[in-house]
Amino acid sequence: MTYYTQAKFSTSAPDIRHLEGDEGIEVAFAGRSNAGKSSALNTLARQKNLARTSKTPGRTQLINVFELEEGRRLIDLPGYGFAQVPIAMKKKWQQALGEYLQKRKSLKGLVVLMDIRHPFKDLDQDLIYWAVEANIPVLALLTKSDKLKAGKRKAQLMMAQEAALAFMGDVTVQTFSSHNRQGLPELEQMLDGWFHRHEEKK
Ligand SMILES: Nc1nc2c(ncn2[C@@H]2O[C@H](COP(=O)(O)OP(=O)(O)OP(=O)(O)O)[C@@H](O)[C@H]2O)c(=O)[nH]1
Ligand SMILES: [Mg+2]
Repeated sequence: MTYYTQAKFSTSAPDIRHLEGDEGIEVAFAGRSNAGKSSALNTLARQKNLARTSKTPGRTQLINVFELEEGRRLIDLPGYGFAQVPIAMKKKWQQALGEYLQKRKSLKGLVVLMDIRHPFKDLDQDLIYWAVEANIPVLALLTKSDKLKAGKRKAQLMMAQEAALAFMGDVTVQTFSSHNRQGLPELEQMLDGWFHRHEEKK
């Protein structure tokens, strides 16, 4: 049992503009389609089907809100960069995402999930720059770390940590696997900080 196991599905919003209740603290999970956002949320919550995962990229179309307790939320954002999405829709989504980062007062942390084999694609970088500009701390999570052997994993982490310096902001890089839970304690530690859980913990 951890704080995050109590996550419960709350609502789905069709658009960031339709998210209600800008009170308390929320942390959003963002990343390219198929990066492992929904899987990471399920791993964090120790629930198999809290967020729906899929082998088909673009599965999460809605913004799903999970409540930890009143005024504490985790947000599963739809993935970006999915090739089959029409360009007009992509533009609309990017604009909405930018607005969300700028205007959402309760957003206190952004987890940007990227496949460890392909970190910091253009859209990931755009997102991180926006977050830094909006003074929102970022955890860049290099997902599917189980796909690489230890040596290669470490090399990718170091390369990504080096690359993250270019954002000149509060950007931390960590590796993570939903398959073997590598990096889960570090993810929880970062979230605990964002949710102001330093004192209450353990
Ligand atoms: N090997 C491995 N595969 C993973 C891991 N996490 C997710 N996957 C796989 O990656 C695929 C996509 O995972 P999702 O969690 O649905 O990805 P998502 O980012 O939510 O995707 P969208 O909702 O489409 O944006 C699924 O087939 C998962 O089983 C991981 O840690 N290791
Ligand atoms: Mg998803």
